[in-house]
Amino acid sequence: MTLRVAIIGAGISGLVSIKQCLEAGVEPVCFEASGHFGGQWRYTDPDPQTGKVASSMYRSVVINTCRETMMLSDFPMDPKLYAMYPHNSKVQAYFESYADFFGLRPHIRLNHRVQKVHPVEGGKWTVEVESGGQTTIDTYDAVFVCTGHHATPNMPDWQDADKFEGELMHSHYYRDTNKFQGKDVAVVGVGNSGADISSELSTCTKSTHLITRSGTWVWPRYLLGKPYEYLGSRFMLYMVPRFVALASMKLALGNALGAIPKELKPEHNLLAAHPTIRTDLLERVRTGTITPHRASIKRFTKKGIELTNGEVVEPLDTVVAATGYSLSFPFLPAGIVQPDEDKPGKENWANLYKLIIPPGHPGLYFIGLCQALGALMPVAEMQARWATSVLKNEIPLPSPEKMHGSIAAYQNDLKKLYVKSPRHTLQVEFFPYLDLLARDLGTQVTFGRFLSTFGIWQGTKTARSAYFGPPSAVQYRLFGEGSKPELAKLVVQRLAKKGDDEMSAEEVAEVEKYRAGN
Ligand SMILES: NC(=O)C1=CN([C@@H]2O[C@H](COP(=O)(O)OP(=O)(O)OC[C@H]3O[C@@H](n4cnc5c(N)ncnc54)[C@H](OP(=O)(O)O)[C@@H]3O)[C@@H](O)[C@H]2O)C=CC1
Repeated sequence: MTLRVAIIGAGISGLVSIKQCLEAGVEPVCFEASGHFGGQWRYTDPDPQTGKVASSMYRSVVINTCRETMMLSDFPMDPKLYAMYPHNSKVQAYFESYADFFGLRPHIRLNHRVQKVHPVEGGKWTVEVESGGQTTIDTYDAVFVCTGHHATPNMPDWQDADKFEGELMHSHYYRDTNKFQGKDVAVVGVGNSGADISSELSTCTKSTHLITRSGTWVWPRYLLGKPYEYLGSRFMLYMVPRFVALASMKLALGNALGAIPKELKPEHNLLAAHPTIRTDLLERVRTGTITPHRASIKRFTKKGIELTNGEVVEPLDTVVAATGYSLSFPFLPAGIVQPDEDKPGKENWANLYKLIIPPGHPGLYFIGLCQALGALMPVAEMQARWATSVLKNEIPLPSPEKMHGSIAAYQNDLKKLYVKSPRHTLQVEFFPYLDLLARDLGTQVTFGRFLSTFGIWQGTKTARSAYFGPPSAVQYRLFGEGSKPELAKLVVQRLAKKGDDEMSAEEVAEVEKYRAGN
């Protein structure tokens, strides 16, 4: 009997899950609460009545992971259609063409909100769904949770916030600069939201203040003439000692951007915190259009804020809390993802084996619940490949005890590698994490496989491209289960050549070969 999977959410994690289910001969039913697919990447204006917004996307967002790193493994982004760092509307356009190419739309039920998910006997799950005022309940062999972790704003409980006469808003609700022209604004937090929003506001406000308690390393999108991701090649990662790689990156950053202003200068090492990518942030500070402050908010005043370093920032019309997001799975029984969710400081830890499976709850999978150094899309795609293989018993799982051990080891590593913060509880590095899953799937990259698959000349050429070229998920279509070796070889070689070459006619023909059903 065909296995049936309920997929919750039709963002990119949901889309890749539908595709993987179809390829694995599993029947997917994808529920999407909003009237559109694309998840966070689909820009929406606020609801005129409620002011609610479906995604955190502001109008100007340009993705901060390059085309080569964000594209899915068997659907190359054509440089003729997509800039190296595409605008959010183009990212959404890519998702739509992916959905059309692989025939995913018929499997998505829009305006269907999952209310409850419950385990039942035999390892199955019931899913209660509301749509148009009607509630239906159905049973599935498995559930893929694809709702991500950037939907529930983390709004700190600041002292005297209620006394502030201006507006306090979370970056989740920020759309564009319109209502901020000529105003005095403070942005709190210097993650990618804070960096983007403060930089663009500073072009039109009377004053823009940027408040940060930890500072940050700032990356430009291009470094040494190439997208910064090229520094994350297999060669740099696996063949250059980490301290040498970090020192060269710092040197390259220093040469490109100069010294970081003292208010933003972090105490942590490069890559010990999620990177902030914004080419003009430091320039906005150096030209005086952003005033940085190294402090936390002590309390709000009627007219502004008092900081922990004694500064008082007044007057302010608006404070934008670009303070990130919290995990939330209101449709799941408590304790599945976060057994210690009531304990302070445990908020964002997810007890998931390989960041996918909650031990002791067979049939439940989380796709895209991670924070990738690199792009999330291919990571979610690999998780979906791995999860469907587990579902079909092609990958054996360890006992729940062993899974708990593996989760503890991963979380201990995170504590050693990253600054202790709710921001760094789901962190993965692109190649190491994808290689981990690829080893289970049998799709890992090894030098011997290049030679045995493509022969000495093409094998060596492709291996060189894979090791020195940009990080790209297309490498996981070179060998093993689900491989598309001719397509993958052409793409890997093209990306390593220049990065902005057009797709060759051969490449286009190879893609067409894989159109769903052909
Ligand atoms: N162009 C793009 O592609 C964009 C991508 N994104 C992505 O979206 C995700 C979310 O990013 P973002 O919204 O920036 O959230 P992040 O969690 O990455 O950053 C939150 C920031 O808020 C600070 N902060 C949190 N709590 C407090 C507090 N109580 N007081 C003061 N400061 C606080 C953090 O500081 P500290 O470090 O000290 O904890 C940090 O600087 C990330 O994956 C990001 O990469 C976001 C925007 C644009």
